[in-house]
Amino acid sequence: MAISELDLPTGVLAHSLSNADQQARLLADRVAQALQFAIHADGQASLLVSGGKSPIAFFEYLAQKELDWAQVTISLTDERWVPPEHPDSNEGLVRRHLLQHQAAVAQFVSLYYPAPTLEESAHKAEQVLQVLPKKPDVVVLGMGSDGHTASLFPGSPLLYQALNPECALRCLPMQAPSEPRQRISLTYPFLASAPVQYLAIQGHGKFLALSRALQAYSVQMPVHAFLHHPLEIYWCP
Ligand SMILES: O=C(O)[C@H](O)[C@@H](O)[C@H](O)[C@H](O)COP(=O)(O)O
Repeated sequence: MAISELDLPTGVLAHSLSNADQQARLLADRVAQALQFAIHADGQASLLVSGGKSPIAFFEYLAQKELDWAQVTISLTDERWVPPEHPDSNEGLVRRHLLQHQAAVAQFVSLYYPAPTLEESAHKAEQVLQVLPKKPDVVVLGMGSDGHTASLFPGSPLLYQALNPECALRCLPMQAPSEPRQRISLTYPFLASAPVQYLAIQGHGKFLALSRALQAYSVQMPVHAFLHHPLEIYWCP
């Protein structure tokens, strides 16, 4: 089993790393280079990262990089609708592991806002996300075994809208099949507008899910929508 055996679309690069530590180090190097490039070109940079369980080592390596972090704005590809103190919060994860060391001075844009409903909270997040440029500089995606990425879940009511390349919204409320079910996800067109897009996946189960996603429709396995240039995949067993 090797990622190079997958019949990836032209323009999608894939890297196979021997273990999770190497994957985290290489991803941190690449993200830091891309942020440095953006700072050099524009004086500032924006980075969208995924939550979940696997990115902790990547965050910790990235947080040590020498960069002009004060010029970097960090936000999330998606958030679980829980406050930052909640153990499932992606913001909490980023605050504990990425907004530390050198990266402590980066700006952070939250996707969580207390409101009577998830829809109202997503509306507030949409307004706040306008501080980001039209195209974020760097996006780091993860993927679930069901083919979700960010919080674009198969079967979620607004999935079609979120995957529509013409969707003008930057985020939408989403429903996950497992707790916390209520999520806010950035939309496909906003995430996929980034010139640098990385997908980090670990394990044989996710390798198989990725091979299934290549043959699936985006509404069945939403990661499919991102499988085109300039995506780069970083996989390790
Ligand atoms: O908040 C989340 O759950 C995510 O952002 C989600 O899209 C995540 O990236 C994948 O579920 C993979 O998560 P793991 O890499 O931890 O398996």
